[in-house]
Amino acid sequence: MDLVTNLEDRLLFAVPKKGRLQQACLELLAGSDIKFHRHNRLDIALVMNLPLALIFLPAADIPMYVGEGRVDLGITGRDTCEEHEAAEPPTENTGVLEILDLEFGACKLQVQVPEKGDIHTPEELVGKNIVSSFTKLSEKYFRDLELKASQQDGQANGEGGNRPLRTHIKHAGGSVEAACALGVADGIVDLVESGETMRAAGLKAIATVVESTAILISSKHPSDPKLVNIITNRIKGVITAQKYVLCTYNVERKNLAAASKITPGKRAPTVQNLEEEGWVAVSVMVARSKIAGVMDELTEMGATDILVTKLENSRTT
Ligand SMILES: Nc1ncnc2c1ncn2[C@@H]1O[C@H](COP(=O)(O)OP(=O)(O)OP(=O)(O)O)[C@@H](O)[C@H]1O
Ligand SMILES: O=P(O)(O)OC[C@H]1O[C@H](OP(=O)(O)OP(=O)(O)O)[C@H](O)[C@@H]1O
Repeated sequence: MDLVTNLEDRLLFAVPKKGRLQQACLELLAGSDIKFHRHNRLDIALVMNLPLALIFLPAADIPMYVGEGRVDLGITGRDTCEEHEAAEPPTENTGVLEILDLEFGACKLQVQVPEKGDIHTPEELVGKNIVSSFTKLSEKYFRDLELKASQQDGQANGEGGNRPLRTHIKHAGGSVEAACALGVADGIVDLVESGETMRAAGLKAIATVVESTAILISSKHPSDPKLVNIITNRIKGVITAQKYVLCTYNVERKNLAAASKITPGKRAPTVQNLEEEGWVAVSVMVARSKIAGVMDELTEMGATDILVTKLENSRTT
């Protein structure tokens, strides 16, 4: 089958081909009923039930393809989009649009220095050596600091400003945390999630350049905006379903107002009369992260038969 010819008339959707974002992406696609079969070693998969093709690409390259309008939709980290934008400033027709925060893959791009060293602020790194995989964002970050430093020097000397000191930004493709110990860098700009890698390397964070999560992005002029909308709504539905559970319980009608305070729902609880006089059944969405406390409170105020059900999918406002 000639896959490339088959891409015509299909919306192209880039997803990470490996790495930390991939599994959650595949789960989102499955939850959104986007059905595909990926042939071994092939980075293109035709979707069987929608005019859509998935393109599996490195997360860091996705903003480039989407930004240039070669691919219509993509999932990647906000960090990679900002790095791309720092390299290729968006124009009227190029650059990516963030359409949805997917609420996974949270991490921070941080300036880090040796914990036991004598540098404590990012300003002290101006003019020194920095290593990062995010060279464009690092350059932008330090150019701003250089400018501020030169203006302050100028003011102190009663002049218009000195020529800024240049911070040297060098690229490393991985294991960036090794750069200080190996004497290549005075500081690094690297991703921090749990902080374990940073601490193990004897480093500490002194500033945050970007806060990142996985995002759904689109090009400025996608080939099928209606389908972009359908996919966005499906993905939104899956995210909401992951965040909420459905809680049902029975409660005496006289306690309904108190129960509704504990479980107000997204809009309002659904209340139905029970066959037993004076009792009602309530069903309501509750944030998954709060459900244990909510069940404790409901039990305490006399609610019975409290059941919690996982949501498969949702469409809510
Ligand atoms: N602890 C983390 N370290 C790196 N990236 C993370 C982390 N947590 C979340 N991410 C997100 O995952 C994205 C992809 O990173 P990941 O390292 O998995 O990609 P990759 O394609 O395997 O790249 P590489 O081959 O350079 O490691 C990052 O850009 C970032 O948005
Ligand atoms: O805060 P943590 O939870 O420890 O995660 C952060 C680390 O993970 C990433 O590296 P990765 O494992 O992708 O390997 P790499 O150094 O080869 O990029 C990142 O570059 C940090 O080194």
